[in-house]
Amino acid sequence: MMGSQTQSQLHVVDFTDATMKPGTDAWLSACTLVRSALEDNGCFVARYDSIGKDLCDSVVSAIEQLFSLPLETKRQKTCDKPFHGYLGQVSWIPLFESLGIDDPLTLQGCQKFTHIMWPQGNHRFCESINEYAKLLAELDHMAKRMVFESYGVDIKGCERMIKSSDYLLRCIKYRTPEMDEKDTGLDSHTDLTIVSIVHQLNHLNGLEIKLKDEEWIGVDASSSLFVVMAGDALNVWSNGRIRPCEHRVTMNAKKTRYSMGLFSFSGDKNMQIPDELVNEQHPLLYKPIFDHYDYLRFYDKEKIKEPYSRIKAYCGISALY
Ligand SMILES: O=C(O)CCC(=O)C(=O)O
Ligand SMILES: [Fe+2]
Repeated sequence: MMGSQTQSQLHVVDFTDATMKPGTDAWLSACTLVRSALEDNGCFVARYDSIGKDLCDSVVSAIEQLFSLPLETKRQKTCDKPFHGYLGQVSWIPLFESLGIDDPLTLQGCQKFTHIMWPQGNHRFCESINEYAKLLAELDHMAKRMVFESYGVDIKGCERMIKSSDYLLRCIKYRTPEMDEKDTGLDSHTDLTIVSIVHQLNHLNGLEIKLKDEEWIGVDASSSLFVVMAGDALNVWSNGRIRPCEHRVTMNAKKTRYSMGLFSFSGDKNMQIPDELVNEQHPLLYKPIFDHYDYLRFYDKEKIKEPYSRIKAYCGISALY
């Protein structure tokens, strides 16, 4: 639970407080907390109860149904973007399997994916996934507003970032390891996203975060706890101030584990580092214009694992001053 050993070192931001609206003291102190959490560890835990248990339960059954489809069905191409499709049957992470739903915030996006998986239709899948993704996106938007506000960056830039973002809902399954298998669900990595929100959907722990002091800690699973993580693109946007969150999954559960990730990418080819984030103490670290899909293709080609080396190799500049 909340105060347990494992999680106590992560910052927890409470979004269940209905009085926490922009401009209030509660909002301002949450902004400060979000900024230090992202600068320290690249993530925070959001307590957020808008999704509710019933919707969670419907999403769990929707996802079980999805993964029980034949492999040839799951492997179909659903989208042209890099890293948006089926991932699984990978020799070094044999427990992991995942499907991405592109544009899940619109009903059309969900319908398109549903139709490819179930040509005969699956209304319940489509509706519950769309509902779930939209609620997750509200958390994504609030978190981004808090980031902009905490740095004093013009909030119009945040509206632009949100409007021009592409969203991907990743549905993830981990089977239990067999006797001779390791418990690695997913190796240590940072996401290539702007922000990723991870939900341990069927209440099974496994997600671990690397803190700034290099210590790994587990995050407790609950229907109302979400991990908001900075991806590589937010590190670039923040001119290096926000750490991209290093995380991994250890499959310690005795049952199949399902998790969901709402990933955001900049659909605008020209994501810019705000002027407010560049000054004498923080000289420009990266080329100021970032093309997110080009970065994904770069990663696909170069496969550089270490996040800072990867970001620097893609868009780093040597000190200008
Ligand atoms: O399953 C999880 O808890 C995390 C998944 C993850 O890190 C990813 O898909 O990038
Ligand atoms: Fe990840």
